[in-house]
Amino acid sequence: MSVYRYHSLQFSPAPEHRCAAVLHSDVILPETIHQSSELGAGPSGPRRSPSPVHKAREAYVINERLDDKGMFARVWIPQGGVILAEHPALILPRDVKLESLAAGLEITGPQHSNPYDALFSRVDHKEIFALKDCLTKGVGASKGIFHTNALNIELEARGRDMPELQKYQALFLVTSRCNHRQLIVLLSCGPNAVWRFDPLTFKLTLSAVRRISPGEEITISYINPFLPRHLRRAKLQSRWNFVCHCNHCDVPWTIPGAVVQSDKARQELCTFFDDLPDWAEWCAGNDRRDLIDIHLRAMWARDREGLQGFRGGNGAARNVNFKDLAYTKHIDALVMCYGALGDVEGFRAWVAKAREAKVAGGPDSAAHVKVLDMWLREPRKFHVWGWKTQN
Ligand SMILES: C[S@@+](CC[C@H](N)C(=O)[O-])C[C@H]1O[C@@H](n2cnc3c(N)ncnc32)[C@H](O)[C@@H]1O
Repeated sequence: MSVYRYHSLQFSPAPEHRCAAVLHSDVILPETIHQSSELGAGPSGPRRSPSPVHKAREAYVINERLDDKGMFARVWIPQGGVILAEHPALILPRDVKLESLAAGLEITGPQHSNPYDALFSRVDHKEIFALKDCLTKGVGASKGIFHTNALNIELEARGRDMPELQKYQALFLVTSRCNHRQLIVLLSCGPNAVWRFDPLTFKLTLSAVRRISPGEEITISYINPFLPRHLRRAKLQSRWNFVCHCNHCDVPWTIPGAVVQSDKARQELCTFFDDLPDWAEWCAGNDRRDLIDIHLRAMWARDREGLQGFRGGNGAARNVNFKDLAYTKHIDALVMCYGALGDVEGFRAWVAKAREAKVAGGPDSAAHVKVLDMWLREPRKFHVWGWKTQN
């Protein structure tokens, strides 16, 4: 177990963004993780141009929800809009008991009877001890807090030929306040937000997968939402101690077959992008399935199941390193299809939707938006314009 070591990451320039981590020795870490403008040092920090996370800082508020805390929207958040971006406060290897590593950890400073306390004490965030602990049904015990709130992430490690991914769990102080289900509208095994972690910037981004209205609770899925209902419920109950009563789980028994139908739809969506007809084959006329109809049906199914954010396939629920949300993949595919058909009206309609999604995603997409604007003005400049009609 000596391969594990204690790592303290010092974020720059804001020292309050410290992160304690127990990492495999081959994990590739940036020496210093610079604050991006989105996570800047606040009002006294360097002047920045407005960023989506400036808006996002006002986009949510953490409020009590009965005796639980939850994250609520303060403003309209567009589909694809960034709600927040944050660095982790604590990272531990997944599937390994921290207690069994304690002897190998080089933890300096005051001694603690359990390694979770030792790591928590290095984080320097008061908020960490105020997080929910569902193991002891309260607040304050470090192991329970980690168990309740940690999210699964992957970090790159040096492999023989190329970087491999190592599995970790990470604690994020703000995103931890997201519940699995809204109190009033009862949506959640179809959540309205999805998070992704980028190991290169060491940053989690929380984005809206549907338009979120002011006052609406912002929810994320705690489990793989493609699982059938009985497994989703069992996992939520065993790890987080609650029974999910969301509208996708509490389907009235008066609707025969509804659960079977929902489970089947989720299973199909999970493998959707793996089983898709090849676009070039479709263009060449070798695959006669209607690619446009296939995407439209999947989008309807996603809306029905509330799975607009999850791509499925390898890494189904994690969305860990996926840059695009599922619904934007469909939109991009429909742009390609209508462009290949040389259908000006259909093409412009889907390019406009793609543009909306990119704009909502923030200024990183500025170059992409420029290209989309050009296609809106001059569809024939699309690189594969009319390809299908030539076959
Ligand atoms: C990551 S925390 C979420 C924030 C938490 N409500 C708080 O006060 O900090 C996870 C805990 O929130 C509660 N929770 C989240 N979603 C829930 C739901 N759909 N039904 C009941 N409890 C839920 C459970 O106690 C769960 O263990």
